[in-house]
Amino acid sequence: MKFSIIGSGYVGTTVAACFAELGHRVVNVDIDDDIVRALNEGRCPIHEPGLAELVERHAGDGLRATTDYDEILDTEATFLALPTPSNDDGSIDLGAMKAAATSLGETLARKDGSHLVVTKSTVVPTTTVDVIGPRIEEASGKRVGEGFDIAMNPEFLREGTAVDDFLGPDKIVLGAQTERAYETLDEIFAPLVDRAGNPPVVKTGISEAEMIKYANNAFLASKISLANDLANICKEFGVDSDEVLETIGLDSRIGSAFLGAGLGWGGSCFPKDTAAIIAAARGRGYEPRLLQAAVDVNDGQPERMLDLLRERIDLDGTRVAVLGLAFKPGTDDIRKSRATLLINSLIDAGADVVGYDPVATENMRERFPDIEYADSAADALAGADAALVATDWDEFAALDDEFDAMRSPVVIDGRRIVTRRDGIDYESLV
Ligand SMILES: NC(=O)c1ccc[n+]([C@@H]2O[C@H](COP(=O)([O-])OP(=O)(O)OC[C@H]3O[C@@H](n4cnc5c(N)ncnc54)[C@H](O)[C@@H]3O)[C@@H](O)[C@H]2O)c1
Ligand SMILES: O=c1ccn([C@@H]2O[C@H](COP(=O)(O)OP(=O)(O)O[C@H]3O[C@H](CO)[C@@H](O)[C@H](O)[C@H]3O)[C@@H](O)[C@H]2O)c(=O)[nH]1
Repeated sequence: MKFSIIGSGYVGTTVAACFAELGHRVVNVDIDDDIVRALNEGRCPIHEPGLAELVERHAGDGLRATTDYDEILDTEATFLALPTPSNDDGSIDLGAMKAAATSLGETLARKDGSHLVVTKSTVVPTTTVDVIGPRIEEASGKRVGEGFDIAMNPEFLREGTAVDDFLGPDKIVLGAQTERAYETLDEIFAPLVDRAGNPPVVKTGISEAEMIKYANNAFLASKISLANDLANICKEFGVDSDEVLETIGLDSRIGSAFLGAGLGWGGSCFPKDTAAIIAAARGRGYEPRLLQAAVDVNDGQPERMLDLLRERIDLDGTRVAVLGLAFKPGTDDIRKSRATLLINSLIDAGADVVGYDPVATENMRERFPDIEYADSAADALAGADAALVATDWDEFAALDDEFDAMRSPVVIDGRRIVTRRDGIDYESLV
């Protein structure tokens, strides 16, 4: 089938390239000329393992990109994969979604025959029905359920493993309100269901699909925060939190995934999505106390790490190496990374910061142009008074003699990745 995707970032590009791989013809619509040019030249605009190969293979054939909304006219369906960032109060900012819905509506006004509009972005419950549908109705002069249908298909891929996650999903969630919409979605997803070995396909309502995405992320973020809360208690008693968490993970009702304790969760999704659903719940008069506590525990972890450092050294004028700048290993994305919080506090305290990351240095340099950046962990450690390990890159586990070059070998490990050795003043955050 030929369909379009508005927004060609992490999600839009991954989904488009994967659907092209599955045999569909996909048109990516984006307002960013550079992204469109890159895709049409077969270059991948983002760093994501396996994606560049797919983009190169399908560009100009199954995968096309454009800034022209008119190219949507000869497609049967359109996914909205636009950013849904936070407003200052944490609530969801639907600006890009609304702008795209209006542009799409103006385009659909000129289309003969029906069209399916699928929200792929993470949006709070009722957004597709109450905001997206009416905007398209207004701009197109057509009615939902008549001239076009609406649907919601949340995305669960993770950055760093986006292609594998998309092509091998645990579940596919299809929210719709007409048979016609479900039929089109079935046709789009059939090759994926086939390739992925028939994962559960959950057919549900549109607002349920929207809420499933938040519930999924809220549960995972809270699971990590509970692991951190328990690990903090373990530390007070001198108990090994790894042993405790690994063992409770053996209970099949708990499971071992997302019990990794340490500095907590960052990235472009968990922080903004927990904030958005908390704000939305408050807007309806419900106070989500457990979810707020998960956020509070997460916010407290970087400060606990800095307290451990302050117990050992005076930060003013001290050279501190921050190892790991990305929000997690395997990506160059620094959005809401724990390292950004640490660096902010270190700068405020008068420390000289030297950062190192295998791939995220250039992104961090844009955020903090005035700190120093090293080309290797060894260079960052040389002459440092202390080191903070913020991301669990594998290469940090192999560090050994490199610590000997530190001026004073204070190492606070936020991810339990560094191997303890003689000669360093090592402390794990949890
Ligand atoms: N990044 C992830 O891992 C992930 C995973 C699951 C769900 N999500 C959700 O998917 C959505 C998209 O996230 P993302 O990370 O891909 O965002 P992104 O910022 O990487 O990409 C968004 C793209 O939309 C384009 N855009 C903005 N306004 C536009 C308009 N009016 N018309 C056309 N294009 C426009 C931007 O130029 C950009 O290329 C968000 O709701 C996010 O919460 C993200
Ligand atoms: O045991 C763990 C696992 C993760 N993290 C941290 O949690 C954050 C998020 O990690 P991860 O979930 O792997 O990355 P994302 O790419 O942000 O993916 C999440 O957010 C996406 C956007 O909504 C969803 O699609 C995914 O399903 C969901 O896992 C990172 O800072 C990790 O360091 C931990 O601290 N401990």
